[in-house]
Formats: sequence, structure tokens, C-alpha cells
Amino acid sequence: MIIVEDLHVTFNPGSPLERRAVRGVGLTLGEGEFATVIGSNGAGKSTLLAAIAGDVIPQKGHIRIGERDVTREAPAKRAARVARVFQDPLAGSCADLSIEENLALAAMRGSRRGFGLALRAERRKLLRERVAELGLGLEGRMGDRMGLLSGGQRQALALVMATLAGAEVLLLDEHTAALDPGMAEFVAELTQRLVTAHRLTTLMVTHSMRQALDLGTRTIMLHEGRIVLDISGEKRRSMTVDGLVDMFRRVRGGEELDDDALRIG
Ligand SMILES: Nc1ncnc2c1ncn2[C@@H]1O[C@H](COP(=O)(O)OP(=O)(O)OP(=O)(O)O)[C@@H](O)[C@H]1O
Repeated sequence: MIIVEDLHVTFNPGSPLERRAVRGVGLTLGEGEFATVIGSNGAGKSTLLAAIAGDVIPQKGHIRIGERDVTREAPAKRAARVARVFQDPLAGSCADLSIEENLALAAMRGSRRGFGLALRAERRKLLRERVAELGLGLEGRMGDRMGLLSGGQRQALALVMATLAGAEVLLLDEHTAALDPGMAEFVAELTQRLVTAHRLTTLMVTHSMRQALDLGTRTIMLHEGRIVLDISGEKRRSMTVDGLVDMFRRVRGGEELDDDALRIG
């Protein structure tokens, strides 16, 4: 569960470069709830995720994960509970370590057990099984360096790593955007499957209106640091991609959509 209360994040406060990235966001996501997040460039989507992960400290407001107030807790302290997958497939894993080593490191996140122990035979078998479930044939390449894999393979493994780490919260920041369409679809489906199976409370930033409506059960639109749309249930089910694009136009005051804020597909 995530509770965000009246969150404000301002970069470079009091300077000419001041930027109020998040301006009073309030949001409650129940355990296992999966919300997609859309919004123009600069709307504050990544900043909201960064505040939940602890990478930026808000000036005002509170963030709770489960029962705990983590607003001012260091990122490392909440790392075992919050998994993140970024747009850049290179960001989430260590290129010079093998697939198996990367997974083992993820599995021992938040635990005090040593690396050697983490690679015991039964654990190796379990890791191999989890990789085999992906259906990408990577279980035969457990000793390969992560750096040898394609972006899509790395994103798929990053999602598996999130589940191995025992995270409660999953933050996805355009994690399919850099992939070719086929792989993007595979990773999107995998995301839905893993989020459901592991009951991960999930926020997924996407520029694809289609994905925003197809994945998860709730869609949130941010604009200039505020939530301007929050739909779920029947309202969301009856929302079309065109309808969402229209809403997007309206909140932006009818201006042309000339940034990469939205893709129909
Ligand atoms: N570290 C930072 N220092 C200063 N300003 C920042 C920083 N990070 C973000 N900003 C500014 O805060 C605002 C919100 O940025 P953010 O990255 O959260 O937007 P976004 O909705 O994720 O946009 P995009 O879709 O372009 O990724 C922007 O104006 C951005 O320039």
C-alpha cells in the first residue's frame, strides 16, 4: 500500500531556476493496486516516483508505504520494499555480472545473508526456474554477462528481480519505451502477470495511451505537478484512447500535442 499526502517537491527553491515539480499530490493505492500514470513532459511523473523511492526529499507532505512513514527515509533503507525499473535497460542491473549473479543480488536485497549463500544450489535452481518462466530461453545462459543481453531481455529480468527482492511497491518509469514494439508488448504483458501474481502495489509511467488503459486498474493523469484525472472501474472501462487524448488536450488548454507526451499505440 502507498499513501501520498499533499506532496510538494520544488527543485532549486528560491533560485531563478526554481521548479515546482509536484504541487500537492494526494494518492492512495491499496495493496496490489496497479495504476498507470500519464502526463505531459515535465508534468512531475518521474519526480513523484523518485519521491516514493526516496531519491528526492519533498518539502512538504507525507509518503507512507504499508504502515511506515518513509517521507524522509534514505533510499537504501526502503530499497528492499520499493523496486524500480527505468526506461534505460542498463539502469537496473549490473552489466559486468552474470544473469545469475544479478538475480542473486536482487534476491538478497534487504537480507543480511552473504552472496555465497545466496548462490547455494537450491537457490540457483529456483533462480533458473524463474528465468525459464519468462519463455525467453535465458535459463540456458545464466552465466552470461547481463551486458550481452538485449534491452527487452534486461527489462524482463529487471521485473523478475523486483519480485525476487520481495518488494511491496513497484515503480515503472516508461520501462517499455526504449524497446521495439514486439518486445514492448511482451514486457507489458509480463508486467501485468507479475504484478498480479505478486500483488505488487504498482505505479507505471507511460506515454502510451493504449498501455495506460490496458494495463492495471486505474489511470492517473498529472499536469503541472497536480493530479487532473484519476479514473478506475466503469469510468475507466468505458474510456477510449480517443477520449483520453481529448482529456489530455483539454487539460493542456487545447494546445497542439507536439511533445512525446502521448502515443496512441
Ligand atoms: N533534478 C532536477 N533538478 C531541477 N529540476 C528538475 C529536476 N528533475 C526534474 N526537474 C524539473 O521538474 C519538472 C518535472 O519533471 P519530471 O521529470 O518529474 O517530469 P515528467 O512528467 O517525468 O516528464 P517527462 O515525461 O518529460 O519525463 C520539470 O520541469 C523538470 O525540468
